[in-house]
Amino acid sequence: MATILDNILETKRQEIDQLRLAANIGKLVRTRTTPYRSLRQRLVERGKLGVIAEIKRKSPSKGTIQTQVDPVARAQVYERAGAAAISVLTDREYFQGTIDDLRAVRECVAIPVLRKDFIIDELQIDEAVGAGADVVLLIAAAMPPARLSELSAYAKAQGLEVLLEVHNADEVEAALAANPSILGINNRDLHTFEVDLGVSEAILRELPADVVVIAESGVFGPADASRMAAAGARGILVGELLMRHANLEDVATCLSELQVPYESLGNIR
Ligand SMILES: O=P(O)(O)OC[C@@H](O)[C@@H](O)c1c[nH]c2ccccc12
Repeated sequence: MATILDNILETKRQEIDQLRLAANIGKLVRTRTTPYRSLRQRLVERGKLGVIAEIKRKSPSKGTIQTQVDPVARAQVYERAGAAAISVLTDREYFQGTIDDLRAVRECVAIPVLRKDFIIDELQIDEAVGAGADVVLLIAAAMPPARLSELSAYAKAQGLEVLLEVHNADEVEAALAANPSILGINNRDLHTFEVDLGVSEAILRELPADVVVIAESGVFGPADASRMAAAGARGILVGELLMRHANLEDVATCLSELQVPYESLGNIR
C-alpha cells in the first residue's frame, strides 16, 4: 500500500512539471538579493541548544494545528525569543504552506531560514534560492543515495546549506556520503507517523562527534529538549508545540524554555 510519503512524492512530481513550465518561459526566479546566513555556524557557536522554530499550519498526521497564522508576526517573535533559525513548511497540499510564506519570512528576519519541503529536483532548489532560503531540507527516504549526493552538491554549489534528514541507521551511510552541512534525525517515521525520541538517541550514539546534528519532531517541552541535548544534538526542530499557541507571548515563553544550556547537562557528547 502507498504510504503518505509515497503520495506526497507523487504530488511533488506534478508540481515539478509545473515548475519546469515556469522555468521554460523564464518565470522561475533563481536570483537573490539577500545574503546567505549559516545555520551550521550558529548551532556550533552557541553554548545552548539551538531551536529551529517551524511555521506549520497543518500536517498529515495532526490535521489543522493552528488556524490563526501570520507568518511574519510569528517569525519575528521566533527571532526575538532566540530561535537559531526559522523553518517554513512550503508544501501547499499536505501542510498548507506556500513558497510566499518563506519569501515573506525572509524579508522580516535576519536569522537563517530553512525551506522545509519534499525536494527531489534541482528546480525546487532554484526556487528556494530565489525565495531567499539559506538552508534546504533533503530527505534520505525520498530518493536513492546517488540522487541524494547529487542534489546535496547542487544545493551547496548554489550557496545553500543542506539539512539532510534520516530516520534510521540504514540511511546514515548514504546521508554522510552526501556530505550535508547538518544531519537531521527525524523522530517521526514518515511512513507510519510514529514518534519516538529514542530514535535520535540511538543514532547519535553511533555517530562521529564532529557531525553537527539536530533532532527533529516530537519535542513537547523542556524535558524533551534536555533529553535531545544530552544525547548530543546541537539543535532541535520544533513545530507543533510552538504552533499550538495562538498567543505570541506564549510562543516566546515556550521557545525560551527550550533553549537549554549545555552546562546544565551531565553527559554531553
Ligand atoms: O511538529 P513537530 O513534531 O515538532 O515536528 C517538527 C518537524 O520536525 C516536522 O515538521 C518535520 C520533520 N521532517 C519533516 C519533513 C517534512 C515535513 C515535516 C517534517
